[in-house]
Amino acid sequence: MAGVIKLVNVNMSFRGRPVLHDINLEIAKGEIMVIIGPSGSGKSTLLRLIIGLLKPTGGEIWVKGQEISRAGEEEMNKLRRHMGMVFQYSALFDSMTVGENVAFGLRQHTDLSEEEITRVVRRRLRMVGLAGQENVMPSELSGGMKKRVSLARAMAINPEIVLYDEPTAGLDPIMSGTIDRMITSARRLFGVTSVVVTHHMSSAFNIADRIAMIYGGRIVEIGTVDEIRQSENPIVQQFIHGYKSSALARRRQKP
Ligand SMILES: Nc1ncnc2c1ncn2[C@@H]1O[C@H](COP(=O)(O)OP(=O)(O)OP(=O)(O)O)[C@@H](O)[C@H]1O
Repeated sequence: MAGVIKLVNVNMSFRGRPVLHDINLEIAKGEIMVIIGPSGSGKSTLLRLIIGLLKPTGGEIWVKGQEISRAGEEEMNKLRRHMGMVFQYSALFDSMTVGENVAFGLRQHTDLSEEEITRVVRRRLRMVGLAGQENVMPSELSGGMKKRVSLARAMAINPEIVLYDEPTAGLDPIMSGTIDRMITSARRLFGVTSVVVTHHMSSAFNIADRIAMIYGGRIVEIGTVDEIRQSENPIVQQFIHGYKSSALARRRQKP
């Protein structure tokens, strides 16, 4: 089956400064695609392009069979009914309670009754370990708790596609494990397609079907967990181990 998300020769520049170059990427329905790469390599930009918050300077972006790089707001809003995004810095509405934040997409995109909304919100908050926190304001929460509210909000509309920008950053290992399991169970139970940007290699290896590494705005490697682990690309090895292994250094010294 054709990919539910497909990027064809995508380029992105900000004020003439190129950030992404010739990105070609196809993500199948139900796939968990993890994006890794150093800070500033263009990972968040890629997610923002897929959800249509940014328009590419070149190329095509297909989501659920629709080319979105030239789509209008109305078409994008229809598509976003099927997409959730967990932003890097949570991006909660500070003037709304936790419950109102989680209910936001349901009020915008569905005609559920208030009673049903209350039920979904309660269930989603329980899922992220924040049962009963409906009436708390975001300013009263820690960074990790805000992240979990953001996750509950993204999941509330039962999206077909969820984009996660560093969902486990700032969380303790137990909560990180919970989030990882939520991502995999959303796929197992509902066939959700996920694109996950992460700096946590253990999390990437746990959840990914495939991993794409972005470096300097290009995809320098893409493959299954095993393929990435065994990649001979020194940039990949250096990144996943966090240091230049002496073996690679020796190999490079050979004539
Ligand atoms: N709206 C914008 N306007 C101008 N430059 C931007 C904008 N958004 C991102 N950039 C630049 O694009 C580059 C890539 O940024 P991006 O946030 O995509 O990287 P990243 O890989 O997600 O980094 P990190 O891991 O630190 O979150 C950076 O140099 C950044 O300064």
